[in-house]
Amino acid sequence: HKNPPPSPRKLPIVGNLHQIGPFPHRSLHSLSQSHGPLMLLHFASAPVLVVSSAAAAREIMKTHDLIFSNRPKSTITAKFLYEYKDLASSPYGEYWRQMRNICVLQLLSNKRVQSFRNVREEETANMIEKIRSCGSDVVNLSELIVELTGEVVCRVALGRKYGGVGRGGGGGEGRRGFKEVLQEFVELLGVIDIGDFVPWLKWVNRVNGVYGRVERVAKELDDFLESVVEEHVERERKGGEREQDFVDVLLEVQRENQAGIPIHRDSVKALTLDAFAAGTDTTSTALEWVMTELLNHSQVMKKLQAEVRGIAQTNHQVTEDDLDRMPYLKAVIKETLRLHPPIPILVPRESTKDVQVMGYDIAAGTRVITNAWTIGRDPLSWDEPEEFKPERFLNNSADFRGHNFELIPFGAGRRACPGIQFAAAVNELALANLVHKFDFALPDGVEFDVSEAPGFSVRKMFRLLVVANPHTC
Ligand code: HEM
Repeated sequence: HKNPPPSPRKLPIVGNLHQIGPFPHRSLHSLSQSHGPLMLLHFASAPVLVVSSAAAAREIMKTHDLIFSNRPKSTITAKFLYEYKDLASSPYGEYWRQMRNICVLQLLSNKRVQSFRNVREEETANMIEKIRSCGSDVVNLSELIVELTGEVVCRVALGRKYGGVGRGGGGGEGRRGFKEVLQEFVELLGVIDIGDFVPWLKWVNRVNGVYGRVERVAKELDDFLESVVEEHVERERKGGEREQDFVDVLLEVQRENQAGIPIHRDSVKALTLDAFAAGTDTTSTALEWVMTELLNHSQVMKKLQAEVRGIAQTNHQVTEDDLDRMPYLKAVIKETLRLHPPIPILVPRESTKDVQVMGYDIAAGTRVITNAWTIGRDPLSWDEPEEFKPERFLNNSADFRGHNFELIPFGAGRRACPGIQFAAAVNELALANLVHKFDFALPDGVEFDVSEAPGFSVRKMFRLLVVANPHTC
């Protein structure tokens, strides 16, 4: 190719892999400081385009979105998601289009998200009760937030609680609970598999046992999902009215052949798994960082509490109707997603044709990594980018729905996250209730800390421990 983007020097065999540390968004950030907003790396011999500015992201996810709408293949993902039968990992094409329609129009539409309002309200109330029951003891807020999003996704997707014991569901002898299996699933999805870049190195993860674990966990997940689907089929046969969960909706789409192409049981299971793979860690990570920033910025916390308490007053619960009148709360969430996008380097894309971007030639089959973390801190786009200042969003219509390329925690374009509404609904309600009911402080002797843990979605390294004093209006 005649005019490739700038590249850091690479080593034989590994290419630039040795320059990527445990926090890829930070390693790529430093490299982009010397090589520019569009740079070409090599993971072993595979070309990887790294996108580090709003202007470059716009070129990829808007101007040339069609060409960059593929996802790279991955051995581990293929094993878990029934050979890419879900939405997130599916290659761009007719199958993806049909699955995307099902997700956008059926599973994650505004109307459907609204229909689960009672689930969010109940689970939020449960979390508040658990905090209250701790009295003046230390509360592990991170754990409660993870539990909240887990329970909401579980009830919405499967129509049951995590802890619900059923066939294969957790109580059976010698069987692990669904929750533990899911944890390992999400952890394994985050493994960087050297074999994806260097086929002759596939033996590494075979020998060290990663592929073995993937096989085992995939089997456990499949057994469990199979039993859940069977339960739903059985219940449907018996009839009766109730709120449809994701599995019900998918079985209906399948029965009535609504998708345009026949969908099989594997597609039902794969799409259900996407809710867990893409929707749980991301949502809880966002809320964990919101609370962390608030604990470190007492003026912001006070202002937020004044807004929420002014509207909800002495009501028992802040309701979803109240949220529309809370612009500061929404600004706090946006500002957190700017500084802490839960998936800082987004989900990788892949080009399907040769194309020119910003005057550089990019070959077909190039993997694309967009560093949303760097973009959110770019001094060209943001005034005092390192400061946590939700006020910046009060007189600014910028949102995170993929129109403003300075703020893209959910990506943009054809493959943008279809779960934005779902995540916002969970987090806004939980946040409003947390700050309405309690005044938070760090426990004695606990230092404020913002270190990050390695992983695909970047959580805090140390759990957020707080003391929660009940607030009486
Ligand atoms: C704060 C929470 C969340 C964040 C930060 C987030 C972020 C993302 C990102 C960065 C992408 C890739 C976008 C791209 O390639 O341009 C994505 C895709 C996706 N997300 Fe989310 N997400 C969140 C919540 C959810 C939820 C709650 C669900 C579902 C219940 C969900 C389902 C999906 C799916 C299915 C895709 C793949 C779409 C496709 O490939 O066509 N996400 N998400």
